Amino acid sequence: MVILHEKAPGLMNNPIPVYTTDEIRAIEQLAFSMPNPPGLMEKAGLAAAHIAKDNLLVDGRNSVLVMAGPGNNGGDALVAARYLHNWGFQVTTIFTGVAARLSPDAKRALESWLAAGGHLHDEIPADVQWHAIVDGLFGIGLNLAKHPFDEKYRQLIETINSMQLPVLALDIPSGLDADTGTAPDAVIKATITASFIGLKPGLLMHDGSECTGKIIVCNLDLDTLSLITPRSWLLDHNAIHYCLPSPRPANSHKGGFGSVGIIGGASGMIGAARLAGMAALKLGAGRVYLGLIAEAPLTIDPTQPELMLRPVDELFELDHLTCLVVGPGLGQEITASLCLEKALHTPLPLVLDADALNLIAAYPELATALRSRQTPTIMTPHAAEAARLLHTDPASIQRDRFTAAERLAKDFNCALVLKGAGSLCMLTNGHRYFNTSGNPGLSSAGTGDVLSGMMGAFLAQGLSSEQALLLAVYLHGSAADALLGAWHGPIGMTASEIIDSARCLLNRWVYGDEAQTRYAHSVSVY
Ligand SMILES: NC(=O)C1=CN([C@@H]2O[C@H](COP(=O)(O)OP(=O)(O)OC[C@H]3O[C@@H](n4cnc5c(N)ncnc54)[C@H](OP(=O)(O)O)[C@@H]3O)[C@@H](O)[C@H]2O)[C@@H](O)CC1
Ligand SMILES: Nc1ncnc2c1ncn2[C@@H]1O[C@H](COP(=O)(O)OP(=O)(O)O)[C@@H](O)[C@H]1O
Ligand SMILES: [K+]
Repeated sequence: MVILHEKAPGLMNNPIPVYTTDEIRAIEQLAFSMPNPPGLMEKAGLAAAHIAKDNLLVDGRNSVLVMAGPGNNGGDALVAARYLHNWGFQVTTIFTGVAARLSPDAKRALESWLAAGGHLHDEIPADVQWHAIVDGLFGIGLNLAKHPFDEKYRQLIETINSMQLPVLALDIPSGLDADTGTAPDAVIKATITASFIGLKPGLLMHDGSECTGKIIVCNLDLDTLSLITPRSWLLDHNAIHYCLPSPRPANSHKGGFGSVGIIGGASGMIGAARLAGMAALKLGAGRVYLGLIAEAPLTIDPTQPELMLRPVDELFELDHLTCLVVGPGLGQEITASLCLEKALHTPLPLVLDADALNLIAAYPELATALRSRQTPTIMTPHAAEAARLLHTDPASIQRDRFTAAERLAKDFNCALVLKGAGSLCMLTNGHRYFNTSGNPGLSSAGTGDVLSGMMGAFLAQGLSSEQALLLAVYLHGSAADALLGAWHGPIGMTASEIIDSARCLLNRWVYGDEAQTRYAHSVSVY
């Protein structure tokens, strides 16, 4: 996913806000109540026309099919059609609405289109070829719960997709829900999405990741940050800047980088704890202890001897642990739940993953212990674990990941990442971050264990739970993206490879080009 900003210099190097439909509507109201209200539809249509001209209608491609729907998204399309027509392109416009029911802005757009010499068609003409399509059927006003698509819209969308032409979606690909990213029926597969005013959550998660193409944010000259305080942000390189650990002082020792305890590794699942341990080690923890549930644990890990393997009870006797990661390969036997209970009662920051979450879902007393913790906890559920915690099914979680993440954070008094394509991070202050990194190479066993180990490493190095959460989620996905870039995936990418790739990236991010020279002694004799 590539996200570009048009004319938004103020946002560079700062986190990029993401707005729900309600927030976009609130911004719109505030803009309309300004002394000289900006003509937002005119600006949206003009921005869209520029994007079509500069990206799709190039190299002699000069004809465009514009789809204008029944609402203001259709109004934007009619404005874009007018500009493209005035600039000399051949424009065919399909209008699916009823003129008498248009908003005043959209009505004006329609009249201006007709006054400029444009025509309106009811259906896509059969005998014409185009070079590109502008999709202005539906934007944030699509309401499939209220009225599902009738056959006309389903067929229009399927026809557009089957034409194999580049498509510019206005605001959001038609058929996609702007808040949840779900597309329960037909949905436009866009090449570019011009997202007006700001990013929408639905563009960034669930089906959204499949159908937006490149996203270009057009802020329509609005300084949105001065109008409302956003609660949602894009998790990209801008956002993790303040989460990076500082360069290490030359005069450092392992005690300065914390000690992670990892509790998991029941019989048959030792690998999960081991992966979390290796991730904690290679992302910079000073010491890593594995407290294994398995009855006859190994005493040493021959391929990673730096990991200190202990029977799980001994882990609780260590007095210098900085944080605990509970869950990788934990299982759900009685020893596992007793260990989890002990962990929940320690004053250490916790990362809870996998079976730790399943146990909390199953035993109300563990959930109560979690809710009453005074030190930070991070949870890392995927949709199925989230469903168990909220006593629902994974499909319901996926239908509204946003609400699910919010409920989990509130119900369990935790920061969390709801994992999956477009991972969603919830902080305890109510702020949400939409991850932009990662790819299907991560869909293999063990990558979640690596993520929890990375969080442990960052907590151990002194980052706050929020910083550890955001940095780990973004870095984990970026590590997979770097592997993909080198053809080590997406097919066959392994969790162990993510660890090494993440280590490489983290060092580059923290040190830039300076790592090799920073600690070199420069002594000369004069
Ligand atoms: N907000 C702003 O500041 C700005 C907004 N702008 C633009 O406006 C867009 C939002 O416009 P919008 O509110 O008119 O909604 P829109 O997406 O056109 O759809 C509503 C229409 O679709 C209909 N409809 C819905 N579901 C349907 C279904 N399943 N099947 C059939 N019909 C269905 C619905 O009918 P109703 O539910 O009213 O019966 C109504 O007629 C926004 O995305 C952006 O592009 C820009 O101009 C810049 C400033
Ligand atoms: N298609 C995908 N795109 C981006 N990230 C993904 C995708 N599939 C999986 N992931 C990420 O991979 C990790 C998988 O975690 P999890 O399901 O707990 O795996 P495991 O339990 O096998 O370790 C999560 O961080 C998730 O967000
Ligand atoms: K659209």
